[in-house]
Amino acid sequence: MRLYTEMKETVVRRLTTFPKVAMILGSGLGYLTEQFEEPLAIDYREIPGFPTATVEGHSGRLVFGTFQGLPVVAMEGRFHFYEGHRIEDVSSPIYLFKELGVSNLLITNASGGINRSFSPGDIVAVTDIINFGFRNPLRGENDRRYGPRFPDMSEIIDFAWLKVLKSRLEKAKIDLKEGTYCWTLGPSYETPAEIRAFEFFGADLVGMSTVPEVIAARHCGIKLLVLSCVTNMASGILKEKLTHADVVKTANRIRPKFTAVVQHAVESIKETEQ
Ligand SMILES: O=P(O)(O)O[C@@H]1C[C@H](O)[C@@H](CO)O1
Ligand SMILES: Nc1nc2[nH]cnc2c(=O)[nH]1
Repeated sequence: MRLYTEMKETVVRRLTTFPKVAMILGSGLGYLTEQFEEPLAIDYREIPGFPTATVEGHSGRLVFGTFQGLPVVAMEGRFHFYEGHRIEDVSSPIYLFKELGVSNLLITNASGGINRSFSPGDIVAVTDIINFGFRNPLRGENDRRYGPRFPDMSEIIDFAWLKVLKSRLEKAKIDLKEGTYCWTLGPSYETPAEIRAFEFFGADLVGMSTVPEVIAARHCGIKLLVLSCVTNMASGILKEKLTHADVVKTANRIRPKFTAVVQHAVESIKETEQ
């Protein structure tokens, strides 16, 4: 995968410290990088072979810095299959992170709540996924330097990391729910009949991202945590129509809570290593 080493070389020329933790910031959640100390932003367009972000609420920069005392990198804006990217491009940032020596990846997203005990504004730790996009970023020749041809998917996240996070959040009295995230291709939102079908199949959340990134992270062995912000109830559950503007608005509304949860998630990494 010459492409990833080329990407790495371009990025590394600008870095003084290599990141340990990577974050992918979902729709409307890019504000988190404001918390980084000594930030250094690299536009996606400067990185050879890196796709460009086209969605509102995804600004298209890699931001390096220090967060909670750890060297980090965040994607302000991710790549979705519905934007027209190839499926292997959607997951390419994960392999760049691997090349940079990242050990822990925190994926975030905005999603529609299917589980009726969820409400808009809730934060949910994703503990399993359903690939209803029916695309796999590992299709094609396997590069064994990154991982096996047939990666195990029986535990998608690092449950030890989640355990520490849950105990910290319990002490801080911050609510964290858990659930299964179902990927649809988008960009149209779902019909009520589709949501009823996904509910039947065990989905708690629905969204248009994350699953290709999770598969790539499992493939190359990066420790993973996935946090979803429920920005709306999924189609048909409430009477309201769904708009991306409302998705971004809800993501913004929970800024303080979301920031606190991510702070605790990064702090938790230190504890899992003790
Ligand atoms: O990138 P994420 O998954 O956070 O964004 C969600 C899915 C679509 O891109 C968009 C729809 O409103 O929000
Ligand atoms: N597919 C999908 N993605 C979302 N992202 C935020 N809300 C939703 C939703 O209801 N459906």
